Amino acid sequence: MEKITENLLTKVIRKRPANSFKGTYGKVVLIGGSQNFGGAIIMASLAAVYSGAGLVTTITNPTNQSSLHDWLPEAMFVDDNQFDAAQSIVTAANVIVIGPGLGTDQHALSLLKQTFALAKTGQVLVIDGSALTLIAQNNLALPKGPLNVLTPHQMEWQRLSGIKIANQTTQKNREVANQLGAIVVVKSHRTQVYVDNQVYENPGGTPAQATGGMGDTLAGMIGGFTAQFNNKSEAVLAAVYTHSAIADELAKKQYVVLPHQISEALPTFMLQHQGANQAE
Ligand SMILES: NC(=O)C1=CN([C@@H]2O[C@H](COP(=O)(O)OP(=O)(O)OC[C@H]3O[C@@H](n4cnc5c(N)ncnc54)[C@H](O)[C@@H]3O)[C@@H](O)[C@H]2O)[C@@H](O)CC1
Ligand SMILES: Nc1ncnc2c1ncn2[C@@H]1O[C@H](COP(=O)(O)OP(=O)(O)O)[C@@H](O)[C@H]1O
Ligand SMILES: [Mg+2]
Repeated sequence: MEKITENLLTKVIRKRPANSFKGTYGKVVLIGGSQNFGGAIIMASLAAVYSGAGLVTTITNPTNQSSLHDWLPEAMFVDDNQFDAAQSIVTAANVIVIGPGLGTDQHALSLLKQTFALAKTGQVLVIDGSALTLIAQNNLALPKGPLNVLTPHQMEWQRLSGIKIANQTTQKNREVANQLGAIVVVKSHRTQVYVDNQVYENPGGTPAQATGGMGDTLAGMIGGFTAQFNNKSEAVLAAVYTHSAIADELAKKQYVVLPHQISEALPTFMLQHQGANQAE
């Protein structure tokens, strides 16, 4: 098993070319946030915008609209009861993130099924939180077209893979990840990423991160990174590394690190770790 190293960051995070605009940096659509879990999709959206996605649209329960815009005026909003009208936005996205705070009721299941039906080749589909639980509960197949990136914590991975947490060995996890044909980020205090038949361990992370919303933030960051950077596997690995590297830095001075603080630290961290523009 290889470790993700800091060297990867300058390879993935590139200096922005002068001749660019928001369209250069990708469109991300995030779907989630029921009436009770609005914070989850707000945190994910914050992470997508702060990691540099060009255009971000959040499809969520309408009760979350004003909080979303208080936190993040950069995000566009779509009422998740009007999903039909938003189909063209989902189809035009480079990356779709579904699941943070989505919940597991019938409406959530319907949003997930509709998203799976729309997701297509060329898109990245990041599947997190409640969406993973819904897939397990309803035995849903992953869509065939997009690059699927699953971000389960150990219990979500147990539900999805059938492998009990105590038995989640590298070998067993890899077998299921291969069967699913997806990139799988199995989150724990030492997160592992299953990608291209390889397993990478994230060297960082701190118990200061053990607070609700930390995974929602990672899902949004993976959305932002895969929207901007060409090599999608490396973009996922770099997002995982960056998430905990920022937390480790903040934890030197804080007992607990809040998810939104990771997002707020992203622009500075990414500038410090950017590599040269490919053309330079
Ligand atoms: N502010 C918000 O709106 C928040 C909403 N959230 C959303 O709430 C929904 C349910 O997600 P939850 O994860 O809370 O609930 P789940 O029921 O999916 O998972 C929590 C259960 O998994 C167990 N578990 C075992 N190993 C674990 C590990 N390594 N990491 C985490 N849990 C582990 C826990 O003990 C617990 O029993 C998701 O959609 C999530 O996005 C959460 O992110 C919390 C914050
Ligand atoms: N003790 C810990 N050490 C390192 N990382 C941790 C620790 N506890 C939690 N994390 C990280 O925090 C995130 C938690 O994700 P998740 O459980 O999905 O949170 P939520 O759904 O509440 O947003 C993961 O990225 C996990 O690796
Ligand atoms: Mg989660």
